[in-house]
Amino acid sequence: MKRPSTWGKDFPIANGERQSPIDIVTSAAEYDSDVQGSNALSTNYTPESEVKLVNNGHSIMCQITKKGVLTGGPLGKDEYRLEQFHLHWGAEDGRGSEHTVDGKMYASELHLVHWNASKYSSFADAVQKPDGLAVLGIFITPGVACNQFKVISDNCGKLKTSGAEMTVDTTLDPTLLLPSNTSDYWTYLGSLTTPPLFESVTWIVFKEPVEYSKEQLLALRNLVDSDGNHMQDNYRPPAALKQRKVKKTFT
Ligand SMILES: NS(=O)(=O)c1cc(F)ccc1F
Ligand SMILES: [Zn+2]
Repeated sequence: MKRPSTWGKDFPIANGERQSPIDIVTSAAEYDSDVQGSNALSTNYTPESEVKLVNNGHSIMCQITKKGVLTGGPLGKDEYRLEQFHLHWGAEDGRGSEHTVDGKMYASELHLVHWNASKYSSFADAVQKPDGLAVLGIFITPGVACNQFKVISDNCGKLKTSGAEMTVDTTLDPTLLLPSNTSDYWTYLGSLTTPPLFESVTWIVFKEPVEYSKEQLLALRNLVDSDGNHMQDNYRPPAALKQRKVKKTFT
């Protein structure tokens, strides 16, 4: 987003100890063997029977109504329920992701947002708790079209104002938005990347990017908010790692 440098005034936590995104320095990430095997990360999503798209002023978001869950990996015994997914992207292919890998920025980053349904009663209750949220970060790179993303890229242009919503009568399986390899990821404790920047997110960032076509990326770049400003470049630059360690599940 355009004004991350001003966020510190209204949200002092912007300079906190566990802010996101970060630059993932691959050589410094520590291999963590106990997120393998029996407690490997696992998604159990139910396909949405209709797609609820929302222009929330700074991104395009799909509100989830089914009760899909994410478990395992760094999440211990808790079940995290899928709440929504949204994206961050740039005006051109060379920028747009929030996390970077050894300084490399991808064209876009998809976030699947989950809340800890084993411990809390709702997303709103969980959003401020240190173990409240888990977000899957998927890097997007230009290439072949992602068929499951077509329902969003074909319709997001109709959401011309902030707050605009629409329901598309088609099924969507969030599992098909994930990369084929969901075993290899980095994970660390961080925050929301937009205000209020709550430090409540266990981040899981997949190593393997997913491809979207040029047209699908252009559909995102053509999105405007109610002031007619493009939403593109709605990514926060990397925050300081401070005393954190990034874990990885692969050698
Ligand atoms: N970009 S994010 O996944 O950290 C995020 C998720 C939310 F639900 C709310 C605000 C956010 F910034
Ligand atoms: Zn996000």
